Amino acid sequence: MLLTFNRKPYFCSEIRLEDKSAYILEKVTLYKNSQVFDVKIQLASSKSESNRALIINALSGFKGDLQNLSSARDTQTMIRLLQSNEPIADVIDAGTTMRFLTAYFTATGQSKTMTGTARMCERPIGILVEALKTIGAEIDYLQKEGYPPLQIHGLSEQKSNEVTIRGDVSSQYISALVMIAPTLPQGLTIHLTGDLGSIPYIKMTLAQMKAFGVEAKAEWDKKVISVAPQSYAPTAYQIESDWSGASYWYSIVALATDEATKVELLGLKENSLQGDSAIVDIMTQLGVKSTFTKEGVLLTKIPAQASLNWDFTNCPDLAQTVAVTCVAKGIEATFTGIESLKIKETDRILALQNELRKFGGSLTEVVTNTEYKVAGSGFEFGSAPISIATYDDHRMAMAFAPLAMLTDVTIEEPHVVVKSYPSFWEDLKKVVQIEQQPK
Ligand SMILES: O=C(O)C1=C[C@@H](OP(=O)(O)O)[C@@H](O)[C@H](O)C1
Ligand SMILES: C=C(OP(=O)(O)O)C(=O)O
Repeated sequence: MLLTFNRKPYFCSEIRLEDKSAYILEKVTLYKNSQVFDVKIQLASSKSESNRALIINALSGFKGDLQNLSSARDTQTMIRLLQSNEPIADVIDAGTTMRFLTAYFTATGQSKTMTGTARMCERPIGILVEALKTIGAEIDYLQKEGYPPLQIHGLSEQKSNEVTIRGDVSSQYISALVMIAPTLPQGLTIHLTGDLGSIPYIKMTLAQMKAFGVEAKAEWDKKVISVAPQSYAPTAYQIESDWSGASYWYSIVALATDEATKVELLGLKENSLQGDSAIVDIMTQLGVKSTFTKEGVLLTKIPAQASLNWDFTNCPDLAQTVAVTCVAKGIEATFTGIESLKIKETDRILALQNELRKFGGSLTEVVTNTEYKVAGSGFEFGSAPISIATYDDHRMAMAFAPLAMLTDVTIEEPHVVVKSYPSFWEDLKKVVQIEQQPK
């Protein structure tokens, strides 16, 4: 079977350009596989590492050599917009692309209109914009205060070398600022306030800056990051495979019914810059053993624990995978640190609540904005395929696909995976029979 894609125009804010890279694939049905399998998957490359490497390389004069860049739409959009002389930069639905480019265009003195999908225009950016204005940027909100679309007029003169910024909404604002910091005439000291979320993503940014010859001083106890004026040195940089994408394969192994199931994920490292490598520890509790090999990591089955307690503050993108795995295995779980899920590609908490319910699961807020209980009976999967809605969110599609280890499952709007893992369905065909259907 060949999966084919048709072009789909997006309809969003008036100043969006037509999206030429989005496609329709109405729905796919995945047929239950309870057979044993032993496969190797060449995992997609990390869009987070790719998007940082692209910004840093641009700030070093586009002279580095970036290897294994992601084919994710978020990264392809970053490449397109860094090369474009057009006055409108349409990021589609890519959060890092929106936040990193807002800082980059400001620091490099470019006049740009920043826009994206209707959902992107609901994702807050005011915290970053206000910090950039403190430094001396001129940026206007074109529709709603604090949200895209934005008009960037650039930075004529640096007015301050210190900013204070909240660390509890999105780490992407901090990564965006810290990457432009060495290029500012006076450098920059960033004071972080509130609880800090997604810290591994900031550490990833600092590590990639270091690879391009820039030193930043991070004092985590004082919540201060300082960067002196410095030049990025062009370098050869190899991007690792994507640990967030790996999580779906961990879930597949956790849910596989044959104990001899094996999956080797190629291109992953034990000492990763990616915080989502926490999936190794989480899945040890949910029934998957990780053995690092020369080429990546080998996943095999082990007994699972009866319950799980996990704080997702540092790895929010894993929450959907883990919720589905727990419900399908009948493992009771307590989740904390998932508040930021409400402002991602969709309100992921609401989306999870709606879709988990379809197979007897629940995600219940037990302490307001703090603690959630995940429960499910392990589900007696019936004969009719369950149909999962995906809410324009790649992670909804990929997190529910592993249910095919237990039942037939239909995933609606499966093209959403192009955001981070375009070859997901092709890769999945190695372990599951997939049928493409019109709506
Ligand atoms: O910097 C990055 O590459 C990312 C940071 C995280 O966002 P938040 O910092 O908003 O949690 C994560 O959810 C996103 O997928 C990628
Ligand atoms: C939240 C995500 O991405 P972004 O914020 O970059 O759109 C994601 O990939 O899960």
